[in-house]
Amino acid sequence: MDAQSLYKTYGEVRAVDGVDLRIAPGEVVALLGPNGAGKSTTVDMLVGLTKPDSGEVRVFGRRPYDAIQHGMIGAMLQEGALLDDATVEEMVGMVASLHSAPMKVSDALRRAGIEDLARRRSTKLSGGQQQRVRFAIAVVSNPDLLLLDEPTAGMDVATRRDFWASMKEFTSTGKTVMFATHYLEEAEEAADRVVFLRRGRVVADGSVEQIRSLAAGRTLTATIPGVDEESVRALPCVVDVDVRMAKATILSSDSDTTLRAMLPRFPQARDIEVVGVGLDEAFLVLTAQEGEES
Ligand SMILES: Nc1ncnc2c1ncn2[C@@H]1O[C@H](COP(=O)(O)OP(=O)(O)OP(=O)(O)O)[C@@H](O)[C@H]1O
Repeated sequence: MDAQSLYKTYGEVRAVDGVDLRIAPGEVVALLGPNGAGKSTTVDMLVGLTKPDSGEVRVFGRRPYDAIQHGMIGAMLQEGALLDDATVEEMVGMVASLHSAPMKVSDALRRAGIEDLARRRSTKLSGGQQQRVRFAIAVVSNPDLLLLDEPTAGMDVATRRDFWASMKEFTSTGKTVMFATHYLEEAEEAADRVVFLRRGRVVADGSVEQIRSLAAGRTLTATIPGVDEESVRALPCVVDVDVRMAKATILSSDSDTTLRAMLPRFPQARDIEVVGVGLDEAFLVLTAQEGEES
């Protein structure tokens, strides 16, 4: 899959601001980013549902619409509508009948872990069950590329685990997958490669190993009477600092090292807390690490 210079603007909002993305066959890629980063808009353009203002998408050498018609792309989009009056089996069967070499409906239901829901009408499904039906619909054409927009939204922890297990079964056959998510853990668990999107741009693109190193990133907070921002910034492994009144919030790529240096330097520090970084801070840590390496 090859996307070149994708741009999409909604009024004043640059939803996607120059995305280039090349995904090789067999790769499993997580598209990670906070709310509003442009993940859905990107996925919608990759499946041909949204027309980019400029730029081009090719999937196995074809335009997205063409690739979908040939059953090469399976997509699971946010809030994809299900037919009210149809049963799960009927809906998945209907999509299968549109394709020339689909998998058996029963196989698609098994992969999605919903064999027992085959005769259930869509209005009687929970949010997590609906997501699994969307997954069955996405895989039934037996596509080479799966594009999934926040596939585990609305699933509980156990369902999420089952979902990623069946995804592994799918990818172990050499299929290509890209999924959008808010969760670093999902990216870590299921992807070979992680593409970070922020404000419509790719700000980092790396292996899961690079992402694992992010786990070392921590936010340290402490009350330090009389402190100034510059002296905190001078501590080792500090990526970012915010000082308000006497409260310092420190983003560190190695909190143990920062803390060891902080205590002798600021013996008056109290109420010290160390927590794992959120997604936004993780971007900063990653970007800072990349800067140090180059
Ligand atoms: N149809 C639309 N009309 C107007 N603005 C839109 C539309 N679709 C998306 N946007 C805006 O474009 C930006 C990117 O949105 P997008 O849904 O692609 O982000 P996202 O990363 O998928 O976010 P989320 O994780 O919340 O789903 C946001 O600021 C959003 O408000």
